Amino acid sequence: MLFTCVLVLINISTVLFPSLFGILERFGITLFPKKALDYFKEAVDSVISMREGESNGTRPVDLLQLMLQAHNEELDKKGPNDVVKHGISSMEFKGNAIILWVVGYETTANTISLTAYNLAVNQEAQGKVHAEIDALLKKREKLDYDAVHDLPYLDMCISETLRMYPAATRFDRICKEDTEVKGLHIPAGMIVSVPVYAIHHDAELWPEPEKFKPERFTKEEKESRDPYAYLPFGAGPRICVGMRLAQLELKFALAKMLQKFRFVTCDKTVIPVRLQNTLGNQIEGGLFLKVEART
Ligand code: HEM
Repeated sequence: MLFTCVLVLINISTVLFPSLFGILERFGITLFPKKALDYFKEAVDSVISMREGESNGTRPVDLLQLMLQAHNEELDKKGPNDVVKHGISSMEFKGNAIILWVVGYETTANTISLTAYNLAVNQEAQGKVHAEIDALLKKREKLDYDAVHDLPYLDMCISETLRMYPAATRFDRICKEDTEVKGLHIPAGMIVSVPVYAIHHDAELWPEPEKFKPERFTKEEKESRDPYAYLPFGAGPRICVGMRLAQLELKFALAKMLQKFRFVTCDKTVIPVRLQNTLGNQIEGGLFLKVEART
């Protein structure tokens, strides 16, 4: 109990005073469970050793490979006053590999599950997606990269799911200089938290916010809304770098499944679905649905 209180205090303190991060790091204290961090570190190290064992011609050209190519060993030995202008250190590319894995995997996987849930509970909407996929497959032979961009109703269902269950319920910014916003003074250095979940469930912006209504995302509806009313991927220069990849993965995975199957609820489906009290879209107790083959 005491340990938990200390952790909570450390956590709050680092939000209020971000520079504490560096001090804690020097004492070997981390805010993330050590066991989980060690697991990710080991996994990334073993993929890197596998890559290093492969000959140049067989190495895939992916993000990890690009980061490995940008590795500059001089940076690993650099002292605080040395200036090294090019490349990234091994700490930087390993850290980035872990971050991309952590933020890119569960966000997308949970959004796929939650869209399937919304479609199972809203069979009319699922019928429209099925009709859209069937019509597309009459025009094109298969659901390839170009084809999935031609599924506007599925896209609307995914957007509505990300409104109801954003994968990041909040994101922060640090105010760089004293600012005035609608009469509110924000001093330089203050952390400003953007409450995405609350904005997405504000009944003034989104009437009947708890209802799944993909029609909120028609072209006309989108154009008539304040762009900051919908922030599933954040906004501005630090908007999610994986947004396009995530949107493609979401559409591909769902279109491929919906081409052959129908999602339906079963005895174990909890309606309404409950999210864990975290910053993400983790589902309390898991999500259970039945899958029926389409005839
Ligand atoms: C449904 C899927 C996803 C959602 C909803 C999501 C959402 C977000 C949000 C809200 C942010 C904060 C943006 C801001 O502060 O303005 C963010 C940042 C980020 N996301 Fe995603 N994300 C998803 C998938 C991915 C994927 C697939 C990757 C990479 C493979 C990724 C990589 C990142 C990174 C690296 C950042 C930090 C960007 C920065 O600070 O410059 N995300 N994401």
